[in-house]
Amino acid sequence: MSNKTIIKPLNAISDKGLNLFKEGYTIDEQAEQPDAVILRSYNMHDMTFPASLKAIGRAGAGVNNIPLDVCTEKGIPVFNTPGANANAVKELVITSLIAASRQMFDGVAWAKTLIGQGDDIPKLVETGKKQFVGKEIQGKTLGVIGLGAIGARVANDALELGMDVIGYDPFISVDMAWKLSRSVKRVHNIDELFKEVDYISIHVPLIPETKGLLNKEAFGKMKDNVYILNFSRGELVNDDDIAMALEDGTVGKYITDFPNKKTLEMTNAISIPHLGASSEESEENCAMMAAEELMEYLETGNVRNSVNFPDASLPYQGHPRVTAFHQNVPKMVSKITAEVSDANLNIVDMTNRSYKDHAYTIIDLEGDISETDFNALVGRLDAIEGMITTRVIK
Ligand SMILES: NC(=O)c1ccc[n+]([C@@H]2O[C@H](COP(=O)([O-])OP(=O)(O)OC[C@H]3O[C@@H](n4cnc5c(N)ncnc54)[C@H](O)[C@@H]3O)[C@@H](O)[C@H]2O)c1
Ligand SMILES: O=C(O)[C@H](O)COP(=O)(O)O
Repeated sequence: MSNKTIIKPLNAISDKGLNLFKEGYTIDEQAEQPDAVILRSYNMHDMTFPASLKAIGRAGAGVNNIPLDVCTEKGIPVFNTPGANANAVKELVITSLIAASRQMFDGVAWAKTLIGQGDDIPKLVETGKKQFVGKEIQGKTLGVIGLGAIGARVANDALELGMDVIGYDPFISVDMAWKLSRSVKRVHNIDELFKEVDYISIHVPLIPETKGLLNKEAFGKMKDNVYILNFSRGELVNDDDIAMALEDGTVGKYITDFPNKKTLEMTNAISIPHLGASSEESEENCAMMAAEELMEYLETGNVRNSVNFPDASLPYQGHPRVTAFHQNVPKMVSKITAEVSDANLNIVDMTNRSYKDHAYTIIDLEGDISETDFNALVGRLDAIEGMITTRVIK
């Protein structure tokens, strides 16, 4: 039996990423016991997790398709690829903002209806085009909700196009705050954004706190005929409420990257088939970053860009290594180090990082350690109350 590390893609993943898995790895779409999976929007909520699964790589940003609680309970880190598809999404948001404002989507669809009108088409175009008079975005105000990798780029570029921009993000990272143009007016109350803007673009993750953020109450605070762009997740917008707001003109247009049976039937909704991250460059960037994160974790135990584990790394210098994912409770580190010393092993280096209720410890050990001694150590560590998973890397 081969002892290669098995990577199972759950979606079509760019070869640029898959080709990074070289010696020691097998890519197998049919694998029943993979060591790791790599995916895009595949829904893992209904999936039974194989006992072999050690890590999950999301080649993209949103992780609402992955049951994070289950992964954390099982000690499986979920990696995503922050910023790797942000430019692709930003370009489509800006394109859609202008195209919707200039009534391009409706105009192009109407032009298709002229098929069969032969030589009359040019004349019909000239008489019919008055239905599609749009508005320029220059001088208008855009509200950006969520100033992360995508939102900050949208905000900065909209300024360059001559818009005024109002941004709202109570949890903005220091990194993004540096990247955001100082000309973006930041508000601390979302209602201030609602009442001022002509266009809204939402760029927040779908989590319980943001589900239905744009609803009847929010639409009631906005200017009439506001245009709403949703390239984040369908459930951020209440479908029934926006259908009504589109009917009564509170919302002028709803541009969504997440069509469903309701949005497809809404008047003045423009449904894009989830193309935000679908550029060659973005697919390659995401696949390569996810592959690198997975390989680093599988080969060294180091954690980079996980959404449920703390970032933690020790330079890997070939020492026998043991990693432990455990509850973030007092005395855990002392219990772990006590077990190591009781096993007569010497620590060369170690790190311990925490994230919310959990923590991750990496310990490098001195010398050649026999299989038996390692098994004994792992047995001791697994027996500590609050320990979730341990791994040996050598
Ligand atoms: N359409 C697509 O193909 C596509 C592609 C990439 C990402 N996305 C979606 O876009 C989302 C954002 O992606 P990103 O790369 O910018 O992520 P990000 O993590 O860089 O940014 C998200 C931002 O939202 C902010 N935020 C969180 N809760 C908030 C709240 N209640 N109010 C205001 N701001 C809040 C965070 O502080 C953060 O700055 C993803 O979670 C994903 O769902 C869609
Ligand atoms: O969250 C994301 O990164 C996007 O929604 C992209 O999803 P996709 O990889 O399925 O295109």
